[in-house]
Amino acid sequence: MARRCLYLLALGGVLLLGIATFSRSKGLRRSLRGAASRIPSQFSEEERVDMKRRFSISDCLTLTGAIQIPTVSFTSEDYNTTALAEFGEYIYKVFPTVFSTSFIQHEVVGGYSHLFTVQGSDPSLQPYLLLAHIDVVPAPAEGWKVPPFSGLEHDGFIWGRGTLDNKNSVMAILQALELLLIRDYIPQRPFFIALGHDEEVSGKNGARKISTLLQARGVQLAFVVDEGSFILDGFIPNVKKPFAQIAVAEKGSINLMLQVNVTPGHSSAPQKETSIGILAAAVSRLEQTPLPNMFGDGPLKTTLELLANEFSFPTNIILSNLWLFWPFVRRFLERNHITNALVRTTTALTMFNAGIKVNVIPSVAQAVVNFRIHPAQTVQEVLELVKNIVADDRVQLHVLSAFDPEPVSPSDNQALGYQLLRHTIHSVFPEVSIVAPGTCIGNTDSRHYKNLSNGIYRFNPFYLRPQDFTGIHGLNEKISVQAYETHVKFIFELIQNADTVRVSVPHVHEL
Ligand SMILES: CCCCCCCC/C=C\CCCCCCCC(=O)N[C@@H](CCSC)C(=O)O
Ligand SMILES: [Zn+2]
Ligand SMILES: [Zn+2]
Repeated sequence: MARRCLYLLALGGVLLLGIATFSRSKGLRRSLRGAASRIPSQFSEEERVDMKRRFSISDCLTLTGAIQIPTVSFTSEDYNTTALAEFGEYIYKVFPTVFSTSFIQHEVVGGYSHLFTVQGSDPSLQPYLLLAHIDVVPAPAEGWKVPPFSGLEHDGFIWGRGTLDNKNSVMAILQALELLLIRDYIPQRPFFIALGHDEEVSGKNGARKISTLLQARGVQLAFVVDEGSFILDGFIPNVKKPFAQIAVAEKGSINLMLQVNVTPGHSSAPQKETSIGILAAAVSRLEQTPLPNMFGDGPLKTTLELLANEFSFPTNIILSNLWLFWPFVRRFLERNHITNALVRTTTALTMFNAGIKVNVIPSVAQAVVNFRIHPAQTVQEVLELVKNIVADDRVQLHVLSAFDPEPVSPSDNQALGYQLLRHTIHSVFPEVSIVAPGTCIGNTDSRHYKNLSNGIYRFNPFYLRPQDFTGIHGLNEKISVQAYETHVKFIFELIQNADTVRVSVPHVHEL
């Protein structure tokens, strides 16, 4: 009741104040109604300890925290449903205000995914969507310095599977909203929070179902924010300081099975070629024949031009004059495996199976190749190229799954989602002077939402160094306590900025 009164009071205040504006930066303006009620992103010592515990080790008696719940996805049919259900109960327990606020609806979708609808006091504003996923990739304990589901804190870091991908986002979004609600903040712009439970194995039961549900409700989103890029530190040799990359594009993907069948027989008198030999030669040809370097198409060129002045001589001159030096840059980028992933469709041999006994020529040999498709290519174009490289009719090609790259989202002055992220990055990370559009080399749940918005942005608000990247899906994944707190602060600011920052669109009154 008290919350409802507050809501009405705030609504009245908003109507009285009207939409007074002042210029912030090119393309942005801020309404005074929001500026008046801004809540500073400062958290007490107790709140900081609490937010860390909820994320890692909730309390010493039950020894449960978000990282400790093993929400592992193995395949799109096999994931830890017990842990996913436990996670649902866990967030209900640790974010009581989010779950009890009258203007927030919570629904479970696809069994284990969660959709929160935050109504907002101004329904004329177009809603947005914050995305994250609950599931994690498997983490066998071998090679880890601490058990991967321990959530242990050591030397200022919280360790465990999901600390970077992507329970940090799940918990930071809910934590920021909880703290805003405790401070009686009432969002003006409606928004959704969607927490998928099967992102690591396709998103077909989580994100896709939520998207279908929102579409059936007639929802159109101003923008979507998901995981997928970072403040990059040290990925490009010689770049002087970290820069924030908002991924406005996402590569496509093909999982292609290659299969060779021959008549089985006794290994003492083999034919000249076996199923294994034929298949091995085919996959080797694929690995040895990289698909074309597409530098120049896609957002990478813009990123490099924006970064040009961050390099010392002569790289700064080279990047400022790509019209002249692009053949050199194009070759330079393919030398490193991460920048190589930005300039071409990559070819990764991920599975190889053949043979049943040491003295039997196997009748069948199978391999799976995972291609990540450059934004300027399509599934069909890649398959055509692959057929020509394999060039052997004995090798059958079976597409297991495939999707084209995602459309490139706008990053101009009128792109609300991009500008909001840029603005929030500058305020939370004042030391980061460059924000540039880029490409996500992995795949995210956001691809299931392209029917609802053309502004899809992938950005995690923390620094990522190449050594941190090895922890994502790898060993010893960890996040610093300070980075997690900053993540919460970022979402706390972003939600408020979505209420106050507007982009100026000529002849359009509201976004
Ligand atoms: C000039 C700029 C340099 C850019 C360097 C790029 C560094 C990128 C670093 C990390 C990218 C990580 C991407 C994280 C998101 C990936 C999420 C994920 O793992 N998804 C799964 C989904 C499987 S379901 C099809 C995946 O396999 O992609
Ligand atoms: Zn992820
Ligand atoms: Zn992942």
